[in-house]
Amino acid sequence: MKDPQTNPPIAIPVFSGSGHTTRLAQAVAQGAGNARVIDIQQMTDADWHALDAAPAIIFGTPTYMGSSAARYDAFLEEASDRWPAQLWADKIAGGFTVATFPSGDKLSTLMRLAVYAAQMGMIWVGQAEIGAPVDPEKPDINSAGSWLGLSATSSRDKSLLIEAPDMETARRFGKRISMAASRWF
Ligand SMILES: Cc1cc2nc3c(=O)[nH]c(=O)nc-3n(C[C@H](O)[C@H](O)[C@H](O)COP(=O)(O)O)c2cc1C
Repeated sequence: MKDPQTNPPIAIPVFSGSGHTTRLAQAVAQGAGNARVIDIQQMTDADWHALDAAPAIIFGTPTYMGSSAARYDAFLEEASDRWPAQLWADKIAGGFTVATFPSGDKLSTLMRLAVYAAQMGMIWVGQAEIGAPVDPEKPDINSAGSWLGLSATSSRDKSLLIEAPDMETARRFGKRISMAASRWF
């Protein structure tokens, strides 16, 4: 992993009802190396500034009833005041979600985030990990086979919230977004 000082600053706005999405965001941030995890329920001026200044934004929401959480949608709508002047245009964007079920209709959430990023003029970057069963050297990495973005399944072990393979997949995803931002800017 590159020196955190040379990694581009990345903003990760997150909503999490019971901690799973925040836990996953921490792993994404770890992989990105120079990231600010932002709780969208407690937005400060500094958070908005970080979002506006970051060359890359990684959106994170749990999947609730087959799409992004309503409170996350409220945040996205609030941030859409950047749309008329295209203030977020050409930023790198990525997204991740967590749900109880292996499918859980998480793809719908990632599609919602990707469409939002497209409307904002952002450059969407998906997942690139090919794990098992195709690559036996990467057991359990991207086990969901999710390439539009990062998908995790919440652990039944509530001391963990997210199982180790999904945490490692998240670190790799964060690193990928950081590298994409480095190449783009
Ligand atoms: C209102 C609500 C709707 C949910 N809908 C789904 C769903 O559509 N699919 C699914 O697999 N899990 C669903 N879940 C479970 C959550 O996705 C799961 O508990 C997730 O880990 C929550 O993440 P969080 O702790 O960051 O809020 C739902 C949970 C809630 C509270």
